[in-house]
Amino acid sequence: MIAKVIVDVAANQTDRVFDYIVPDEFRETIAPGARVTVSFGPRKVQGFVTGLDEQSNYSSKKLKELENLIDLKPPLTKELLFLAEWIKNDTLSFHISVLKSMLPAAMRAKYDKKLTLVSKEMLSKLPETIKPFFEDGKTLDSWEEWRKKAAEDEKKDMMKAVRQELVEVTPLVKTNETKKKQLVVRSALSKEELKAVLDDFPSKAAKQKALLSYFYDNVQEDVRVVISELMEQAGVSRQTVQELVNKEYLLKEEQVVSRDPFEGRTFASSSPLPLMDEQEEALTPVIDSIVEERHTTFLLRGVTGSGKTEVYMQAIDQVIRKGKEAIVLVPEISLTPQMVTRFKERFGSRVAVLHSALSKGEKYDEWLKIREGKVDVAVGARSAIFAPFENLGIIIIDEEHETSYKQEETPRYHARQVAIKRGEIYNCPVILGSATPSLESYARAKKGVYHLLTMENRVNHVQMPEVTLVDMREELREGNRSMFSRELLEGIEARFKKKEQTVLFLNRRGYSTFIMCRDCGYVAQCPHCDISLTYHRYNQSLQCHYCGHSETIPSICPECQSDSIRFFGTGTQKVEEELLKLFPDLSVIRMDVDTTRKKGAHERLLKQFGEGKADVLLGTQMIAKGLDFPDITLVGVLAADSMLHLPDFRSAERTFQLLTQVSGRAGRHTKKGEVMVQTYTPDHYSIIDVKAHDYLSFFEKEMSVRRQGGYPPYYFLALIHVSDERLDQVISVSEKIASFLNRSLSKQTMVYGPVASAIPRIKDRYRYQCMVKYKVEPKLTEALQEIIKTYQGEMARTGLSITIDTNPYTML
Ligand SMILES: Nc1ncnc2c1ncn2[C@@H]1O[C@H](COP(=O)(O)OP(=O)(O)OP(=O)(O)O)[C@@H](O)[C@H]1O
Ligand SMILES: [Zn+2]
Ligand SMILES: [Zn+2]
Repeated sequence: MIAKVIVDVAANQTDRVFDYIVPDEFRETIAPGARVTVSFGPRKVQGFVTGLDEQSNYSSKKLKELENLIDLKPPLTKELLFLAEWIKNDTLSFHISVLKSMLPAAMRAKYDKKLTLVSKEMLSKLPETIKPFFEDGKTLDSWEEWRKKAAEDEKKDMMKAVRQELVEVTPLVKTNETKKKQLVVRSALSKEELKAVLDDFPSKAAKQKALLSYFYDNVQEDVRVVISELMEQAGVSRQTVQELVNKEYLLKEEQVVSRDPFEGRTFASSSPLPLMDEQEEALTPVIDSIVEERHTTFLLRGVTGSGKTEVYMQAIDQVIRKGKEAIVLVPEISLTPQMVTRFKERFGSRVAVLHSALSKGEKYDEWLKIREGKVDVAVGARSAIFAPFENLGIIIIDEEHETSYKQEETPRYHARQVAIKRGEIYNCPVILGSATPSLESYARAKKGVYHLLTMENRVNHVQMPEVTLVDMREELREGNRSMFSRELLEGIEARFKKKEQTVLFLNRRGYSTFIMCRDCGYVAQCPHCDISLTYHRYNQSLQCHYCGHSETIPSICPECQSDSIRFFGTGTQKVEEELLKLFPDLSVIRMDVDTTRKKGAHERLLKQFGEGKADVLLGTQMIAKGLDFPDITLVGVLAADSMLHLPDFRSAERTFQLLTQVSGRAGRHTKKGEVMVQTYTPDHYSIIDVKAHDYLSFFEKEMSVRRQGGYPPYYFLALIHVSDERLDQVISVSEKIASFLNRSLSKQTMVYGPVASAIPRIKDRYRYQCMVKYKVEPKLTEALQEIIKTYQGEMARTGLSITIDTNPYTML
């Protein structure tokens, strides 16, 4: 029997299957999708079995046996193997990188090394420092473990010995530790015995006595208590606990911790709500496609608060009743406890949650529940699209416009594309939901490629909040130099008096990347591209990220001659300070990367705000979505334009989407909501249309901008990044690539660049890029593969790196 194996060596030459003989031992258990260890050249590496065959095309003399079978039950299903191949081709990735990205990180190979002396005779040649490790035929079984404890000179000498070939290195595949353990104690005595002991316990050992009586009063027989919790509750030290363990009154044990973060929490069960008419109309065609087992991609555009989640849940209900499974993708940032709880309340324990706040082990545990068929619903961020279900009945992508669904490292897949592929494979529907669909998706829905579903009204006809645009140039003219307009301050004060709540949103993205005049709102633009110029700190210039145009930074505004032209920037901390200066009694909860770093902090802060413990919630992107609290009646956006001037053709779209999301937090229940958007460009269509809650108007205008500029969805893009420590090399390679593409691709296809990337140097590596813009380009894949082939040798030998993104979302 022959196993076809994709080995874990990410290089062009190895990006194909290799044949290995399956030893008799594994014949019964080996299956496609399982991981194996094989020897590959001089090394031992991991690999994935993608197929089995009776014979090989190679002579069996040359074939090696595979070393070990890691998985007795393959973690990857047949369907995922098929999907991996599709993604590999679609994104021009190495097969192995796709396969690895489908598994939870805990299962990804970690390599360790074993060190052995080449021969006994070499011992005398070793430096004294490392001799002891190899005496009497000893070996170093884990290089990684050893390194942690070794002294610097020992490490140095070891490396020297390796280089001198006195010591031989064998790579090892390290099995991952996935079980977390904690220490617990239980009473060794029955209650009666305990009582007896307590009665004549020496009173000078007061702490031990206190701990024993705590046990007597609070802990039932045979109940185990986590030591750290016990210390806190009984108010004793670890030493006291240990003393009782030593006296054998308490027994100490190790216990495996179950990592389900919601374990032990009970969820009130919720039942399906009677639907609003629009919800009903949206759900019906979805149910039809579930019942008829037909793949359709639905685009559900529903305004904020229209009850999209309820529609998702009722569709999932139907899927479960058919004995099938569901995947729900939500952006990492809105994977809040509020969101998860809604699903847990509806579907109980049959929900697995995959998100990045979990430890590797916790993620693995959740993944395993899916693989073992213990759950029907997987809720998670991008990578949950690979949930190893085998009978999928629906895939839902909430907030489908979010760019976090695109992975920005290899394999550069977009979860939306993968979802649709899986939907095709399983003949099941895919729902893309959003209040502000991506331009690409809405254009497809209009063309009939996706089935469009629309919900224009909020549940129970709650009104959309009233949006006011505040012109900050006007404020400045009237002498207000602070970051708050007078209107916004009045708004906050009024809410404070009425005991209602305010959300203040500060967009951190895009700060300091562009130059703006504080007097007239002028932003430096490229004369050729209608895109703001990017501030390049290293040489104090303004550059166009698309065509390479460059100019010096103006010291006075070319529009109004004011000298208030500068980079734009401020932080949440500064806002908080300013706010408290104005309203010392105001209580503010600040949510940003600094205040939410600790595990659980995000949840705790939101909970406090939800319980009305603060007047103002101040934050960045992370408060833009998912909040559903009844007392929020004012949403203030401090600087709506900050993202508008990013060097990215999607910046208007992102601005509109973000402002709409933030606005959607106001007045979702009975109290009426108001939104104040502070802006320096109140007449930009992306801001005007937020005021009017008019997605369709925005869509039309943005489409015509894209048509004129030749951007998606009218054109496809491919981005080629070249980087190296040697600038001349980067320039010469990227020029060769550009001219090669110009020669190989059809006349209608445009090749831009090379230009320096917006961040032209990262970690001492220079970065250049070329962009391909095309409508139909049958030769593209071949040409891009040719580029990789041409440079693979150089990339392996030198620090040159070339990455290709066939569907770029970040232009930096
Ligand atoms: N049919 C219904 N009857 C009563 N209440 C409903 C119904 N559907 C949804 N709701 C409630 O309306 C509120 C808003 O719904 P939901 O959060 O699902 O909206 P959404 O469209 O997902 O909003 P957003 O895009 O802003 O997140 C929730 O509190 C939800 O429980
Ligand atoms: Zn100006
Ligand atoms: Zn330009």
